[in-house]
Amino acid sequence: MSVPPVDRNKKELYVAQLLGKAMPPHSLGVLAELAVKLALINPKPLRKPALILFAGDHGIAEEAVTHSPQEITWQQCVNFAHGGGACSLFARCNAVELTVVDVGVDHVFTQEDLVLDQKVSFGTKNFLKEPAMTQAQCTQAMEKGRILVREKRQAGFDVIAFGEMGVANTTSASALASALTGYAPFEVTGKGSGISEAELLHKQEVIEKAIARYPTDDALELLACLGGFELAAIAGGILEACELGLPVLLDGFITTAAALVSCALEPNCKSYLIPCHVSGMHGHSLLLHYLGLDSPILDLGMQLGEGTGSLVAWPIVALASRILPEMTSFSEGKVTDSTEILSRIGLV
Ligand SMILES: O=C(O)c1ccc[n+]([C@@H]2O[C@H](COP(=O)([O-])O)[C@@H](O)[C@H]2O)c1
Ligand SMILES: Cc1cc2nc[nH]c2cc1C
Repeated sequence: MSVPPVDRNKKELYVAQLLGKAMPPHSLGVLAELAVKLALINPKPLRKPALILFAGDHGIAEEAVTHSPQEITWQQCVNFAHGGGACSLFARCNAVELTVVDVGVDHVFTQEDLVLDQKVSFGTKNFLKEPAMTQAQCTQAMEKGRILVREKRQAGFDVIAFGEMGVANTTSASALASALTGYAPFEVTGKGSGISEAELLHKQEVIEKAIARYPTDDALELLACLGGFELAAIAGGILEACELGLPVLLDGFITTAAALVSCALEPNCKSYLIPCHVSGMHGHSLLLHYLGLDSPILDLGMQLGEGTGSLVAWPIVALASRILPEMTSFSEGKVTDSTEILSRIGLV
């Protein structure tokens, strides 16, 4: 299957419908753009969001690119699944279903941990020395993402958000993003969960050296060589969601790096991606721009990942999806159509 293009011919119709609503023209700003984008994907109001949070560990952590001890990955998975994380709180507050999924964590979870077992391996290899995953493992992780999205769709979810948890995954995401886009490592590498300026230079050097090991522009190869299991699962999940015609709530830096892979394979994915926020992580706005997603909904300086940017933006997305189907027009509301007056004086 491939990702169907949205029907661009309908755009004019939706813009006209918006102008006909009982309000001054262009008075909803980015919300109006969002309403039209969502209607092109699905003209019905969005009602049932699912957040799938994929977790994995990263061999590149041994190159001193992060201060976070690796065990935080599994510990946070358990915390999230038990309702204790920012993602858990925001999901609960905004009535979003949260599923925490192990695709590549270096830990054996128990049933009581409430983490869904979709493990492909116990973490990636150090990609400075060897490819992070085999191509077969990468395909398997992508398939795990696809299957979960299919299940959510069958359960009636009509919008999908992806979250991630993985110590050192900002190094993988930056390496992947740099290799896929051609942006230099320093342009798309930030401090992640916290390192000094000197350590950032070291992180950028590690990424530069690693990228040079894998001279290919094949997106799947780059994902296997530089990515992570959670990145691969998200890339696969995005492809599946778009193939099924579901809008995707795009979160921060790491999920956007995964989306670069999906969009390289299927450029039509871009029409289904809703850029929920611009992360405080250096380089995120550049990646959004590369994908043509220049109007992220929120800019709150958040850089947590976990899908938290999507969770905060969801109520706004839900609202936007209801404007076209539910607001009355001037005539339905028996309100004098001011656009006619404004168009006479050339203001519309
Ligand atoms: O999504 C983002 O924009 C984002 C930016 C910086 C850090 N993170 C989170 O930080 C973790 C990785 O940080 P690090 O420094 O260990 O690479 C990982 O679990 C991500 O969810 C996420
Ligand atoms: C504590 C902690 C929480 C996180 N949530 C997402 N990434 C994270 C990284 C760390 C280190």
